[in-house]
Amino acid sequence: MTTQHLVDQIHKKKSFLCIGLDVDLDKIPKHLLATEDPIFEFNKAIIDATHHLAVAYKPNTAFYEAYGLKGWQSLQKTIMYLNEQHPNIFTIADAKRGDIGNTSTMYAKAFFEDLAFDSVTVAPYMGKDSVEPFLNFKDKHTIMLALTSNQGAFNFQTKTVEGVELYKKVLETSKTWKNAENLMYVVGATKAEFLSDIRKIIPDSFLLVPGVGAQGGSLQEVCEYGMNDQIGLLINSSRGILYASKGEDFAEAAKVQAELLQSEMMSILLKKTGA
Ligand SMILES: O=c1ccn([C@@H]2O[C@H](COP(=O)(O)O)[C@@H](O)[C@H]2O)c(=O)[nH]1
Repeated sequence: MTTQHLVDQIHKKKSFLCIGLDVDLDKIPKHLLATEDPIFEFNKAIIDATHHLAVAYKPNTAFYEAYGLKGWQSLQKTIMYLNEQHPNIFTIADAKRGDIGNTSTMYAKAFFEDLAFDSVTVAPYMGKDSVEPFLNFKDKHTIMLALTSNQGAFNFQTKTVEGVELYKKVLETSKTWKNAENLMYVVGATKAEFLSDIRKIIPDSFLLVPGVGAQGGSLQEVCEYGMNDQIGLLINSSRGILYASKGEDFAEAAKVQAELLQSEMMSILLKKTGA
């Protein structure tokens, strides 16, 4: 999917909501455990109930890898379902990959060609040659960790290296890489106070922003400091939507939570664009 297509979807749906599909078998309703593929059945019900409210879905691959081959098959069925039923929805494999060049090329093929995701998250720690193989894929997006939502972000990302905070160096340097127009960045909602500085370095890039809901980040603050002319934000919520109810009404309860976020987004968009 092109960036323009994503922007068009945001305006059409009046939403920049990304729903995280982090399926934990200990948290899903018990009646689903009797089905052939509980993870897929859960995802399908969530997608069916919320697809009109979201522009993106983000399965975190850890939640599938943890269940071995069966989990990977559930991931494959989920992405196929999204691509076939909802081709206008942006898909993110939250896999946080990155390795030496030839290995990164294989990761990129796995997520962009075999699974046909629109984007994948990568870690910047191994540098340019570990990220560029992902950037070679046309109309695919590489979402690089910049300033993460967790407390550990302060261990390295905000430390000063050669006079600049490391996360700023990551942003500045990555802008010079080949096909850098295919880059997006992860910035945690819990780090909203850093967004003005981040926007000075990457005014036009899309940001994937996890950390609202369960981690306590504020949607209003993220929008105030992080929104650009193209909106430029995908706000993720996973647990806050998926596990709103543990009962048979889980999909309806997820829809209610997604509606709350989408209606807040709609008012923010209305204020910004007047449309
Ligand atoms: O900085 C980061 C990067 C990734 N994540 C991931 O996003 C979701 C957040 O889930 P919630 O349940 O809404 O807290 C999850 O998959 C994380 O691994 C992040 O939280 N922060």
